[in-house]
Amino acid sequence: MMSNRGNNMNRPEWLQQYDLIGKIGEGTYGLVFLAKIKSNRSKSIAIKKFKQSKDGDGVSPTAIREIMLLREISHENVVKLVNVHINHMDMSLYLAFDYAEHDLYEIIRHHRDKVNQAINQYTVKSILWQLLNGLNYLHSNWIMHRDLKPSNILVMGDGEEQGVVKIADFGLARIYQAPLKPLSDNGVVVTIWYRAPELLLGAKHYTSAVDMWAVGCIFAELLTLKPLFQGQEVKATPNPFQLDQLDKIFKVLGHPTVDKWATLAHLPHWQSDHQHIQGHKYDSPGLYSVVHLSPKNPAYDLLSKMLEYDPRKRLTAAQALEHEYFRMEPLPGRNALVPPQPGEKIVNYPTRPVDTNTDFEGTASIQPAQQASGNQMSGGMGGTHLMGTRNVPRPVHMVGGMQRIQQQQQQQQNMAAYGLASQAAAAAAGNIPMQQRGVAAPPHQQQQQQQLRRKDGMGMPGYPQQKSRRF
Ligand SMILES: Nc1ncnc2c1ncn2[C@@H]1O[C@H](COP(=O)(O)OP(=O)(O)OP(=O)(O)O)[C@@H](O)[C@H]1O
Repeated sequence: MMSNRGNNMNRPEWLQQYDLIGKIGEGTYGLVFLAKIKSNRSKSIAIKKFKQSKDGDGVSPTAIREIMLLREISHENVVKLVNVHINHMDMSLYLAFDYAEHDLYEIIRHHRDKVNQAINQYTVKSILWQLLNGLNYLHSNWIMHRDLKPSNILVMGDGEEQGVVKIADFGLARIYQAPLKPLSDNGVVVTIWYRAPELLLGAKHYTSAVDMWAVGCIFAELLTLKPLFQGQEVKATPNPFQLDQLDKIFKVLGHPTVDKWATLAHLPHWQSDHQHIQGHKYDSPGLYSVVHLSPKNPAYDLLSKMLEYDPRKRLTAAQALEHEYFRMEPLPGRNALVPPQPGEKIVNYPTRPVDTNTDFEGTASIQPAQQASGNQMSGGMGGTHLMGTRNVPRPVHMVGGMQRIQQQQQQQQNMAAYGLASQAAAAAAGNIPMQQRGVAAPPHQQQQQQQLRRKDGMGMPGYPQQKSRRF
């Protein structure tokens, strides 16, 4: 174990609450580590360390406001940000999340490369339903993900939450942008395969529909075990025109037209690239032939509505949750990994490999940050200047006042439509600040909730109404 390496006295105080086990991954903006909480060894945490950008600019006030907003987010299908640590010496940032043993990238890879077998229908449907449920919550709270892809859709391993899907990395795009820029020299590829056509065509203003496009791509990948649109990325900064990615999309879905997508004509790359984008005419083989589904299949109907070119016509997460696909057998469930039908084969997915030789770089030389010291899991940052974010002006894509209240009312209606007993729905009713929504139910209520879940055989409240009991 790495926690005893180096001089513990030189370590920042906040780090001493964890046993650092090792590195589990590397993304565009930094490294991800597995750690255990010393006071509760059964609790695993994923600590994301953000590398410093080459300019050495630290965490901006904007980024900090964004992070504080993320700390208020609480939903079963969204990974919980349990703590935030800042090393005040160099303003490097560490975000501690609940740990999930699996992610869709590894699950898909396992089926494709190891067992050579499709993912069973129950698992695909349960993953998709929970993904949409988490996304509906985020969108209802004016948070766009903007970088949804299989590796940041997590699935919980053994334990009470086994098989529960959690969206990770939401909202981080804004933190990265200002001022933690992606590092061009860390060799990590930024995938463009899940990027919506309006973004690829240079839209400056875009909506949560970009996430629904990504969900469509992920749904198709769960069905076929192959990325739907595998374009070659053009590497240049900033925001190069990703022609090959559009080419891959048009080859499957056909050429978009102004008839079907009115605002297409205003998009920068549509206007500027006559030869390749407007000029080239694509024949569409039909999405159904690529995903091997009959056009009459409800799964196909749902998928094609998520992959609608015009973002205004694309299905929203709330609409998708209501789709017929989720009302047909097999019904989606809370434990996506274990089909409730007896006799169904259960796939044992491998646990994450942990590189126990990699420590937080430079951590040993970090001085304890006064404000950050003594952090508790519930207390968070400790830096007084970071608190009280409810009064902070909302970032551009987050609205305030009446619009927000209307949105919350809408959200409440949507959630009620699914019988969602989520904290968010309850909070929306009384316009309770999100921080309070995150407070877990008292133990006796939790017990009652668990009993209820066991009784209905399905798991969490909020899952589609059971027509037939599973057991
Ligand atoms: N809370 C978590 N629990 C367990 N593993 C996680 C957690 N969050 C992220 N990971 C894993 O760590 C790895 C790196 O994640 P990270 O989000 O940094 O990069 P990425 O999603 O692969 O790429 P990018 O940074 O470009 O989005 C991935 O395999 C991801 O599944």
